[in-house]
Amino acid sequence: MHSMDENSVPDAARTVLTGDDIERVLTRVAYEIIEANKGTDDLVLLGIPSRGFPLAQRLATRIAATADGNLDPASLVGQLDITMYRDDLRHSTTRTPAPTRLPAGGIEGKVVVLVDDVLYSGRTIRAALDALADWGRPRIVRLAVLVDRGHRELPIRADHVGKNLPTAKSEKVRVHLAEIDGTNEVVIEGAA
Ligand SMILES: O=P(O)(O)OC[C@H]1O[C@H](OP(=O)(O)OP(=O)(O)O)[C@H](O)[C@@H]1O
Ligand SMILES: O=c1cc[nH]c(=O)[nH]1
Repeated sequence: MHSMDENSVPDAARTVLTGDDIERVLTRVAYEIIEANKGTDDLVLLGIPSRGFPLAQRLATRIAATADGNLDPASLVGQLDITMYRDDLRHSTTRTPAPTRLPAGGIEGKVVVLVDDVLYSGRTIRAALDALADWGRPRIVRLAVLVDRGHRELPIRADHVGKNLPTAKSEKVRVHLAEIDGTNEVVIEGAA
């Protein structure tokens, strides 16, 4: 608990994206992905567990809907486990790896869009690039994130950003998605 005086900032959670905001943002990002790829050919969306996967599914549903019912969203989407590739493996508590699942067409020669909820230091994405190399050689790898909160520690940037969110390092961005958390919202916790 922080002591409160008239100058202190309460560290209650602030909602920065509502469920409706998330829906709108994902629709825009889906169109950006199609635009960058000049269509849907060879597209594969790989979500990074845990919340990157439902986001990848939501994007795949939107992208498939632009193809007049000729595209099954499931054929576009998969998930990429990065647990064993993290650079903090020796220091962190044990995490149960989520299985990597690739769509039936694999990733060889494809345009792979990695999808995650938050981009912060960039270390998760560095690990994802290593993990990906074990599964094949995509033609192009791009990155889509719901929130870029800054504070990068590696030379990594996102191609598609739902919302750029300036944050203090002391804050935490929490993404809640119905598929995992039962609600849809993005909140910032902690004092700025
Ligand atoms: O850019 P970075 O500094 O790597 O931070 C971003 C990552 O941190 C969070 O994952 P977390 O490890 O908390 O796991 P989770 O997705 O299971 O919540 C978030 O979902 C991103 O994957
Ligand atoms: O604030 C943060 C930092 C890393 N990952 C998150 O999900 N939130």
